[in-house]
Amino acid sequence: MTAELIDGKAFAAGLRARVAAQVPTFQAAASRAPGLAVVLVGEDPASAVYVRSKGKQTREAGMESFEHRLPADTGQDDLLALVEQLNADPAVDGILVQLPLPRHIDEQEVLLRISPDKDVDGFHPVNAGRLATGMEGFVPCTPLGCLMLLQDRLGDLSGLDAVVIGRSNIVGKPMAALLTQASCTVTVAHSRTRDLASHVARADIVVAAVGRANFVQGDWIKPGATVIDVGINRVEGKLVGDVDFASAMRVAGAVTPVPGGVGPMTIACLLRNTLVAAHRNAGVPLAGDVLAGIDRPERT
Ligand SMILES: Nc1nc2c(c(=O)[nH]1)N[C@@H](CN(C=O)c1ccc(C(=O)N[C@@H](CCC(=O)O)C(=O)O)cc1)CN2
Repeated sequence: MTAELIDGKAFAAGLRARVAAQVPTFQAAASRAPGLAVVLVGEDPASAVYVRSKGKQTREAGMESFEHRLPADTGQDDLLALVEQLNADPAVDGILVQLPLPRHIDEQEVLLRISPDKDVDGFHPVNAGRLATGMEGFVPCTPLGCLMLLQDRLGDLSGLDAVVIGRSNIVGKPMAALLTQASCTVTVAHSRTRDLASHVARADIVVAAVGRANFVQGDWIKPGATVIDVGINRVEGKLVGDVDFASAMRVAGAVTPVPGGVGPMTIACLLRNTLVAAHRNAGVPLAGDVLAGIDRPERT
């Protein structure tokens, strides 16, 4: 058996196009474009690439991109002052501080300072709480992208067994909340989980977000399962995921590749969240079916 490849790159391009198609209508109603501010502190090469892509894709969608590049030795107070300035700026609908931050900066304090109404990353505890309780808020981009890929492939997820490997605030926890909301039976596995393989073996859906290259083995996977690989690990100059791709492809029903799977969905969902933030901040309604179309596009 050879699994189907889930083409996140193509899905993300479609999502970006659907977001871009909504921008002129917003602009006509609000007399301005949606605006996204991205803050990069330091020179981490991977972060610099992601921030460049965010700026480019924001502009391509017809939105305004505000980019702030600060030196690695920027102090906590200066960064917080910039966040406050962006919170108060009516042209800015979404604020994103690129992670990881340099070690001398208290990441939690910075994320807490972003207005929850502009928190398009969905990392603020207010938005985490909204997600946990099923309220409207901002959902972190990577798990939102994973959910879209899963719903596109499987349709209704209710009743399916899902295992999420990893319990980070950015991926594992929100992913588990989204799958629970979609009526899956969810197991959250982590470094202390005993007999991980036995949990994976029961799962119709496997989301691997553990940060260890080629960790999940094909012979753990239930035949036909859908495998979402969130990992981005560099091994000998090559990008590999958290799933051992070759062995997973022999057993699973569908697998996201790395690169070209989940990664591109992260920025596409950021644009989607920025569009939603702009409508909410400007008091311009975004038609429910338009949102549904973004979250659950028709199959072509
Ligand atoms: N404030 C945030 N910081 C970080 C986030 C985030 O969502 N918000 N996520 C990651 C990095 N990230 C976006 O910021 C991101 C990661 C990967 C990709 C992507 O498209 N990956 C490609 C491969 C790219 C490459 O060659 O390196 C893929 O998987 O196909 C986009 C965005 C951490 N920080």
